[in-house]
Amino acid sequence: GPCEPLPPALLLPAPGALPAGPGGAGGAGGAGGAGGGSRRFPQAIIVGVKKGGTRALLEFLRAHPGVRAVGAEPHFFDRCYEKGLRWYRSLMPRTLEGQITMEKTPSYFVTKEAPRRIYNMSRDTKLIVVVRNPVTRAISDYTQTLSKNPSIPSFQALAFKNASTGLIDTSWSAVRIGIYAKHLDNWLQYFPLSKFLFVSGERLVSDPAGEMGRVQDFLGLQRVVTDKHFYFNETKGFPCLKKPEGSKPRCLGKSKGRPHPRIDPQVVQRLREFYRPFNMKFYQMTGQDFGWD
Ligand SMILES: Nc1ncnc2c1ncn2[C@@H]1O[C@H](COP(=O)(O)OS(=O)(=O)O)[C@@H](OP(=O)(O)O)[C@H]1O
Repeated sequence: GPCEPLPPALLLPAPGALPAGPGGAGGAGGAGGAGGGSRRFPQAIIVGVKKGGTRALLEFLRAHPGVRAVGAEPHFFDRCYEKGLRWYRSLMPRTLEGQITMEKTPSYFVTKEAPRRIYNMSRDTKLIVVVRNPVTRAISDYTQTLSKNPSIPSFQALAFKNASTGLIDTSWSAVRIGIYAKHLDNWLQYFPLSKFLFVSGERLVSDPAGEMGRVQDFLGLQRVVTDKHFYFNETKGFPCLKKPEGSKPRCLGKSKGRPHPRIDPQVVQRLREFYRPFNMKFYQMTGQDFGWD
């Protein structure tokens, strides 16, 4: 379940001072255990966005020997913050000197307290945001909800506050999450733009090696994950990782790349218009044109 208690071994007195003050790298967790290395706070976090392609990015990064990542989403900076930083660190895999610790929790991007909390852990944290056309993202988000509960209202019933005037319901999370400029504003109260990398969710599909090149550069990693690591799986309709000699290649699971229901083109058009000014603002803020309009 969420926010599991610490395993008994980690409830023993802390081995190092904790947490480090602003800017601190954080103490190395525990003496070396089996397998060596120590548990450290992540130096880089994939903070968003939900349905952007965050799982694909993390799995692609895990193909890099310089990266160790938590498999599950820790949800520390939104849901489990009361557990404390020691709990958070205990979730991290052990790393050797020079390796990067990472996690991904897409809801951080829309959590008001997350920037301050991450800043308090370390102001040097690198922040990665995978962004995707907010209209497609909203439909993807809705598709996920629908897959868990087939009796929910239609997409358009949820998207509009008033269908005849075309007034969009911005309190619906599937809509709200896509107002990237607004959420980014909140992060920029704590972190400068230089701490961010914005990954195009679209290019992560159409050119995974190219986008991974940018990500590795940002993380100060050698460009180890290249086009040789990917192949396009026609059945899946997505790029997948080739596996080392002999073992099977790895595509993401069935919950990634779900077919989307057909949405009335007029509804899609209205949503596109709704997002346009926010997208323009986001392009301006990031200095990147994601080509959604
Ligand atoms: N290589 C590869 N394989 C499969 N899927 C891929 C890949 N790259 C990006 N995507 C897109 O990732 C979308 C899911 O995004 P997330 O992993 O961020 O979703 S989640 O927020 O963690 O639930 C998922 O959205 P849907 O297509 O709507 O299911 C995919 O479009």
